[in-house]
Amino acid sequence: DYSVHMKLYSLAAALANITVTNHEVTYDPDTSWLKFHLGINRYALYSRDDPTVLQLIKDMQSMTVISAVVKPSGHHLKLALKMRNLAKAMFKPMRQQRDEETPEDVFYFVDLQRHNAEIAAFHLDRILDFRRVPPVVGRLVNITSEVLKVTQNEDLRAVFFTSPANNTCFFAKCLYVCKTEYAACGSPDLLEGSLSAYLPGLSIAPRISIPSPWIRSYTFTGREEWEVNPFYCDTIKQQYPYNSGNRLLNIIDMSIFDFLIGNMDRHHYEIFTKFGDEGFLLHLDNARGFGKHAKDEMSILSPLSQCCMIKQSTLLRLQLLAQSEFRLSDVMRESLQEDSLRPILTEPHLLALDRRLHKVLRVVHQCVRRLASQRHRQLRQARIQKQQTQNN
Ligand SMILES: Nc1ncnc2c1ncn2[C@@H]1O[C@H](COP(=O)(O)OP(=O)(O)OP(=O)(O)O)[C@@H](O)[C@H]1O
Ligand SMILES: [Mn+2]
Repeated sequence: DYSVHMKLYSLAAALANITVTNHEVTYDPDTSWLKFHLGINRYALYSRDDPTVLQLIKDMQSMTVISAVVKPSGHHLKLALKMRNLAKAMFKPMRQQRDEETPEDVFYFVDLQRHNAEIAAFHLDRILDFRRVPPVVGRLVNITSEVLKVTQNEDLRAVFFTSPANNTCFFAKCLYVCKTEYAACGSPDLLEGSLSAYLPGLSIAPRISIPSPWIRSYTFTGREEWEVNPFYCDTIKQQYPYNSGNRLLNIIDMSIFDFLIGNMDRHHYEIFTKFGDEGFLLHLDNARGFGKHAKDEMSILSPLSQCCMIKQSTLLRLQLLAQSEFRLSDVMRESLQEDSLRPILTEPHLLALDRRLHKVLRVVHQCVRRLASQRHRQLRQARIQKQQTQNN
């Protein structure tokens, strides 16, 4: 069982006689991560041409890792890596090749987490001018020298082992037992992964997690009300906090983002409490995007198609990215080229973005037609009524 496995692996780690490397810490009040934290405002995580983000990306990409800690949440092993300048980043290891697709029969909630989806989602979010995803970079991490040797954490050391092919591996998921199919292995020590810049801690910048009104059922057979009631949005529109301000429009932005990346797993969203109800929605955890390039999951767009509303700024941006000079796939390809783990997305996934963008614009167009004909009917009825009162 699990505990026996853990004991064996701890023993193996102890026998390997690992000595912890102690790196020197340099403190600098001018670091990129601190500037990133200070720049967060009620509209976005960073501003449009913020040089801080470029520096932060560089630092996450290359800076010495001084410690590694396992994040306890979820079923997947995620590591919090600390850099020499005390910046922290969440590391998600590579679990899938770029050209591997999610099999047809796999449910969205058991799908693998893709490090390249995290990277691509950050770039897409920036291109859409949302700036609601914390900066993410790809990095080849030496899991022996940069993780195993710098961790003081026994739980983390305990999941490391050497594979029959002599590669260094660790279990990325131990549900009940640590199964080798859930291991992530270096080659022999180098492993690709995504690094997402940490947000300020919850004690300085508290966040709350709110279930999405368009949450899916996390069972094999369940159906949620939004899936069966075409007037679901009318109910949501009456309810706090969706009955005023921008919140519903923000949800619709998020659904467009998720439709473009093909993410069906957005069960919750987070907001900073300091900015109140008008604050932006954080788009955290995009690792289940980009699973199937040939599938456009229209149900993800339900908030848009059922509510028939969109921010003007979002629509203008989407229309711009549908033009041939600024084609979304071209802008994305160019942007992703900057990441050291390039290519991040295969061509079919890039081209799917253009196809999906057109589908979003088509839904908007259908809404305009629907609302116009409704308005037409209302005006005609008003005219008839007026005529009748005159005749009487
Ligand atoms: N860049 C970040 N900075 C700080 N906290 C983060 C960051 N990214 C994610 N988190 C927090 O960590 C939690 C788990 O991360 P994430 O959802 O990406 O991983 P997961 O494997 O899907 O875990 P879970 O099953 O808990 O959702 C998130 O809900 C969020 O609160
Ligand atoms: Mn998650």
